[in-house]
Amino acid sequence: MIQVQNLSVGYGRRRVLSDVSLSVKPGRMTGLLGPNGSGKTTLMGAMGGVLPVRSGSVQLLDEDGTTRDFLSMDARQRAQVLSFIPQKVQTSFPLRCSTIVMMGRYPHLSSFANYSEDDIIGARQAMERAGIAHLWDRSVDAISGGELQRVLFARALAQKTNIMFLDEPSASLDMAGTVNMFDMLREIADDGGLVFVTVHDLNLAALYCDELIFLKHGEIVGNGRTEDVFTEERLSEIYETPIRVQPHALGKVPQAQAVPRAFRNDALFSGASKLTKRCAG
Ligand SMILES: Nc1ncnc2c1ncn2[C@@H]1O[C@H](COP(=O)(O)OP(=O)(O)OP(=O)(O)O)[C@@H](O)[C@H]1O
Repeated sequence: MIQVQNLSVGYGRRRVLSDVSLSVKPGRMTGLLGPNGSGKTTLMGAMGGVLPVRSGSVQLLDEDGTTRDFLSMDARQRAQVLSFIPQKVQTSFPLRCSTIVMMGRYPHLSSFANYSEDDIIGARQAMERAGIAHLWDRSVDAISGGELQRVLFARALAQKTNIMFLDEPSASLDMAGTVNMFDMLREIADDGGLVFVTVHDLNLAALYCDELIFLKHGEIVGNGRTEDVFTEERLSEIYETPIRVQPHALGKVPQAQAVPRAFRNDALFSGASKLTKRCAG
């Protein structure tokens, strides 16, 4: 389990997160949601050790009861337990896609060792699982945005860690690509892995995530099991727009629907709670 306590993070003089505390558990898929600029990328980056924190702690509680300070681990140690798919990547060299995926094996190599046959096989399998085996020799600066997201996902799969952080991993994926990726993430969580993912698509989050954490203005405004926190009232308040919630056609999973202005009845609607009553009625 990862436990975050009183985390404060900012950029320059600007504080973005103040005293944020939360825990993310193994065997679960946890979604991090919230409006644009609410601090999701900042929180995930700070928890993943790629952004400096001002105060607070991020601890890794192992099953055997040992506690490790996540933030004081060096990058290599951290990469042995955590794979991180960032929202943005900068590639200054035209590396081959397979080279990027092989980087996932790097934290597991002993000093001065080269990649083994098993590492190469692992990278090939990861690219196959991510549906990009055909990109093995392609240069990373000559692929599409969605293909790049799959390459980064394959790198995370090749890394074979029990913890995965993903920041908007499906932003450039088509529907089939999104479902494939989230099905795989679900399997990883069902096998005991810890999956922590930021996502703007509320319905995707509700379909796949066991737990949801909502951020707004750098504070947690919702945290709990999906069925408990994914309500019309809460979503409408967080996003400051009326949102209806109904079960998915395939089952009981809640799904959100935006309400365009043309469909709002001003006489009846003047806030989230009235919308909720009207929807219920
Ligand atoms: N490098 C930076 N320097 C200064 N301010 C930043 C920087 N990166 C982000 N911010 C600010 O920090 C706040 C939180 O940004 P963050 O990217 O964490 O939000 P987010 O919830 O991930 O947003 P989005 O949903 O739009 O991706 C925003 O107000 C943003 O403008």
